[in-house]
Amino acid sequence: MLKIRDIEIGKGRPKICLPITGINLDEIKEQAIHISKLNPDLVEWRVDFFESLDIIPALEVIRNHIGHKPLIFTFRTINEGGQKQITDQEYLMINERAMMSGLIDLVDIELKLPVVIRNPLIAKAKQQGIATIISNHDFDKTPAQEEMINRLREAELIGASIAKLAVMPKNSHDVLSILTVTNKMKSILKIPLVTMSMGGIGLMTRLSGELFGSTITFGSAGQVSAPGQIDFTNLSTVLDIIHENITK
Ligand SMILES: O=C1C[C@@](O)(C(=O)O)C[C@@H](O)[C@@H]1O
Repeated sequence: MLKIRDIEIGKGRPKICLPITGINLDEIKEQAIHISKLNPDLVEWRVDFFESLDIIPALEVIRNHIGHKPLIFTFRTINEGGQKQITDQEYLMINERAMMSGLIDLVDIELKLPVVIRNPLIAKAKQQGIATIISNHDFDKTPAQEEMINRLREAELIGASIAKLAVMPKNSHDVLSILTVTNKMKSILKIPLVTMSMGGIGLMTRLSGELFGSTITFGSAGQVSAPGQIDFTNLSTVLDIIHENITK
């Protein structure tokens, strides 16, 4: 279990995270207000949707509106399904700035980044007391189980607070495959796991985390940051139904 502010990740119902995907300060503010009314467990700012790299004013707007809620800072690179191409130096700079700002609680760092960028950022997050989500995304396929296991193990090995894997299914076997990996790794890894199979076919992986071991699920507050996310209210209702029955 990992406690971020008041949120216990890895205990009970999977925690719902809603992404902010605004392209400018006005949109970001509007979404932050809307999301804060919905009251999810966590908020993610997807920085790659933002038209600028001047991140501090946007972080201040978000923090002003979400109050005490845990905030994830995520610049998703174009290689892993993100919106915008930036240089390694820019990636390093904005992540360091965010970590020094005192405005974020977690940072998403991709496993497959060049090691010279990735490892110093992990070290910096540790130094600043910011939790790291080491993530990996495959928008084309669901890799072999052994490969998925290796990626999750590697995330833990290099210092992740949370290991995350998002993959794309082609059929129901692929969905079973990531659920099998999740179910196995939940008792092998010492850190919380977050996994999802994207798109419509993968939807059940976003709902069934309490049984199989995925501790955070991403929903939508009107706009999606990845295929397959469903509306916050429906997601919350399904998670509640599962939670109430699973503990009977
Ligand atoms: O990595 C993830 C998970 C995600 O890709 C999803 O499939 O819900 C959505 C992203 O915003 C987040 O950073």
